[in-house]
Amino acid sequence: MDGLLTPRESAKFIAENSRDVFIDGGGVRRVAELLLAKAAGPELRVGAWKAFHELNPKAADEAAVNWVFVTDTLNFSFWSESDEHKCLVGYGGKTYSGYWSLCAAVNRALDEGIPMTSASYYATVTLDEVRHILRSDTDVPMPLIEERHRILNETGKILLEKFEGSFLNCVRKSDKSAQKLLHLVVESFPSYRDVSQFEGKRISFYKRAQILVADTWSVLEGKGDGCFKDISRITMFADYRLPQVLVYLGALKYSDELLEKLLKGEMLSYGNRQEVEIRGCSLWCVELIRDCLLELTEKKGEKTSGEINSILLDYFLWDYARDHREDMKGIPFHRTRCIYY
Ligand SMILES: Nc1nc2c(c(CN[C@H]3C=C[C@H](O)[C@@H]3O)cn2[C@@H]2O[C@H](COP(=O)(O)O)[C@@H](O)[C@H]2O)c(=O)[nH]1
Repeated sequence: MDGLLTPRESAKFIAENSRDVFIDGGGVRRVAELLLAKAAGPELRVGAWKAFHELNPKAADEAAVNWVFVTDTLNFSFWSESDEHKCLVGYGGKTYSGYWSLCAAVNRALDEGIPMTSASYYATVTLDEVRHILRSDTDVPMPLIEERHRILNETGKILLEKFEGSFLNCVRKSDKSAQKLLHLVVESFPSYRDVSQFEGKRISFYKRAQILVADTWSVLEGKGDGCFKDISRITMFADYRLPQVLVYLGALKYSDELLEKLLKGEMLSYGNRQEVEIRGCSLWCVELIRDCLLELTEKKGEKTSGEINSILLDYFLWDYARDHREDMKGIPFHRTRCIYY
């Protein structure tokens, strides 16, 4: 088997050989035009990460970086069998579901005096303590609690051994290169190694590692330790929400056979051919949307608020999916239960 392809190389190769998932050029252009209208706005800039999300840290200090690290270490698999019956966490007078239920639970723990962002705590936290910290207000617990406990112990121990217990030390070993940080993370922390194979090639998506680099860039506001010279080489994050919103917006299409399978709620296992095609084509689709958007902004001489990269497009589309949950009800997301996204 050849060497491991980067996420971008993987996505291109998958898109060129996909049988059940297709990128629609007209849809790509329509999404680029939707984003063009936002190009100079407050959403498509690094500051949106804090401005639009009350649960994200407002600070840009070491504690905030370690909040990002523990949250992104657990940032996977929030979907429930039925949307009416799911894990919910109440915090600050609001109720949160999905990814935000995790952030609410972390913040609730910190308010309760539990040092949830400290590696020396979660390296030895017990399963019962994790159940308490991530407890749901409904009778549906957060999925994969045992795996979350195992990963917290594993990751906390490594952070203590290799980086004196702080992710900021890991960031500072990456010479302000997003790519170096990405590879340092996947080399150091096993649960971040989101790799598969497709048509005889070893492919990578590195979804949680890429979003960790992106959220680190965001929490540090792109400045100081977070001023990554190559941040634009990070691609979108291949989760289960972006494919859903790209299909909804007409940029991505599924074969009848795959659509029928997803509408029935059938599970796809991690690394299954169709699961890899969904993730790879979504990633490549966002790269094409970005290329088209940059072309449009140049043509129109549109002012943008700094360089528009795939991270900002991803964040925008993910938030868009959140805000259009009702409208998207008819579009299925693919159900894969795993620790990688
Ligand atoms: N592609 C992409 N996937 C993302 C995110 C985020 C959170 N980032 C936010 C935080 C700060 C930024 O401003 C972002 O707004 C979570 N996920 C993934 O979604 C899934 C959960 O979905 P639901 O069940 O609906 O909550 C799950 O796989 C989770 O890993 C993102 O940004 N992009």
